[in-house]
Amino acid sequence: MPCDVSLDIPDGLSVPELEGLYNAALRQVASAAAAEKRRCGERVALLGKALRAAKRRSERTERPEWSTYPELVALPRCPEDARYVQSFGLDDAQAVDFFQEYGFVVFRDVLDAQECEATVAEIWASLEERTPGLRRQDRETWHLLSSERYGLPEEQAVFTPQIVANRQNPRVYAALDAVLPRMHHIEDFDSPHPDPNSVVVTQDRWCLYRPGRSEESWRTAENLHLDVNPWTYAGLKATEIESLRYGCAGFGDHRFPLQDFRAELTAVQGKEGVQHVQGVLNLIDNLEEDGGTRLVPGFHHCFHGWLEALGDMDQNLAQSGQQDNWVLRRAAGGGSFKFSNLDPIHQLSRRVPLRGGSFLLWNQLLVHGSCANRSENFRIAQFITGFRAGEMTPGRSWARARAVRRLCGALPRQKLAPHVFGEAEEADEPRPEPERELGARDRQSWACEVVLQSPGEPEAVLQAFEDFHVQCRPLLQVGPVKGRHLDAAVRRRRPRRCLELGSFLGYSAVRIARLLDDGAFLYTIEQDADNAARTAATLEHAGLTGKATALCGTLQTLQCQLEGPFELIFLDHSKALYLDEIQHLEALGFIEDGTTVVADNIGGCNRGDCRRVSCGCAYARYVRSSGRYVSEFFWGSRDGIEVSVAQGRGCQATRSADSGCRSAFA
Ligand SMILES: C[S@@+](CC[C@H](N)C(=O)[O-])C[C@H]1O[C@@H](n2cnc3c(N)ncnc32)[C@H](O)[C@@H]1O
Repeated sequence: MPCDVSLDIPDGLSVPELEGLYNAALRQVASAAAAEKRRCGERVALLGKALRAAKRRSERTERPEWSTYPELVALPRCPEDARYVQSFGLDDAQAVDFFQEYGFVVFRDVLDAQECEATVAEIWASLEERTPGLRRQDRETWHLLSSERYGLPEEQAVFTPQIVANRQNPRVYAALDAVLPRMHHIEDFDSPHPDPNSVVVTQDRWCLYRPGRSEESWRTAENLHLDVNPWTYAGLKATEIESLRYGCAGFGDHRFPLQDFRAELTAVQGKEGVQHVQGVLNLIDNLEEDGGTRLVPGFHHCFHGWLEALGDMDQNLAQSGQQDNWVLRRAAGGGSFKFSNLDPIHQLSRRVPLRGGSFLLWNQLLVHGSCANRSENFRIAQFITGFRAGEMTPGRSWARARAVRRLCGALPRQKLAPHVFGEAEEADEPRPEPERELGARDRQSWACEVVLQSPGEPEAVLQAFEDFHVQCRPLLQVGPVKGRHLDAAVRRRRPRRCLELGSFLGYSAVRIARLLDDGAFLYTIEQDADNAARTAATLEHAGLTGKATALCGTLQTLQCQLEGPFELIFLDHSKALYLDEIQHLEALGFIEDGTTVVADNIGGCNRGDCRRVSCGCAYARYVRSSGRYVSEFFWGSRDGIEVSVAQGRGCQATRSADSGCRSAFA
């Protein structure tokens, strides 16, 4: 039968019509002649995209909270240059009125040209240091940067000289001082900061977006969110912000110092007369198309009505449909609230173009997020915000000041340092903990202890694993970058039966199981008995025992207990085994037409012509060229992930399985 290779997908097709075309196209890829395979594959991809969009459209229904959203407003522009949003001088009294009305304000000329340049140079220097081969002046090397993590560095806070100097800059201080209401009636003020109204600045990061006009893959993701748990902010849930101590109190303590600097932003609670703000110190001119901050002006006026319409936090804990918004709970009672890409609030958001050296501040109750860069310019900025010292209890403020002193090391302290960082006495320095040498096994136990202290829900468990990997010790898990491709494969296939080889501590098992429909399940197999037990504990903590079971052994020892075929299989145990294992899975009948096989750690040897088994290249060659799979490869940071969909009869066994026991289960 001749192949339908048209790449024109008609508009307006229904979900069942698109499903029919998609399945037919998948079948055609397997039977297509070599010359047509590529075009058939493109047709599959286009139909898949159209099908996902049609499904999203069919899921849309009206939500009560939509009626609480603010009116759409146009933002006042700068009279001298309408490409920028209106900005204010530091002593302009109208700035605060603007801030009250719109929920944000831009102060101009907060950093001078030299300070901006020095900060940008420092950011590039630290990127060059951590990215072998990267050169700021050489566009050909910019592909080495990643657009994951919104152009942010991996660590949760940065302490380099100019970044730290900006935190003590008198003009940064004045801008924060202008918008933060002053505190009154603080009795018995016991603090390393001189005054309850000292502005304490946050220790945060920077971001760099690459020019994305012609390089779509350089564009960062787009989103809208709130950096608070709305129920905690409104006092409906408790905050533990005053328990933060900004330091590893000891082995097994999950409080990493840098994580607490993040928690102090997201675990705030509204109080009479206190306003919480967030800020972006913009380092180079940032026009509409350059990407960066967008805000929903006026949302702070609607926050409480919106929250009431949302109902209880428990009904907003997970994103079960594409249209759902949801709260991600984080440490100390804090969290963030995520808006789905289908929420009409996106139409109310506005980009805030601003000049280099300007400081954008917004009320933390303003829904905000980021737009991708679609221009030929970079976007580079530092995140700084602040709060009044009188907000902290003595325990938190003394611990915080000590931690900041430790983290800033010998960097110069300027005149405002006592106000913005506090003046902890040397004698108060806690004695440094002796660094304990951790073997791989200790590291795994430690990671699990930490993860089991996170809120017991899948997203928080994943976050805890990721934080541990970045802030404490590296872990052998698929991670968030490649994990997103694994998620996409699960969402696309909607499998009923899944199998994973190589559970480690359960990170990827949680990733897969959290996306499974009711009645679907995952078997995750791990040869190491301790790791298998840890995976079981992780799954239990994440509330996923109804969807996933951890088994100890290997495919060969456990195949008699498994009932295939599987619709999704994740290979993440040993690259050298992948080729043998996929052929064994085929022989067992565990792979059928449409089974998605995902394999991690492919391509790390970086040799296009490699055929070796040991680095997974022989496996990659097999799924790409045997004709049994339609296969796609995605890069992570060091290596990549291969997603292969089995095609028609071609995927069935060419050799017979040696189990001898499977017939009892088939
Ligand atoms: C890279 S880690 C798995 C990471 C995990 N999938 C994640 O992303 O969180 C590899 C794991 O496979 C296990 N392993 C190695 N060979 C195996 C085999 N033949 N069968 C099952 N597990 C195996 C190792 O003990 C190790 O825990």
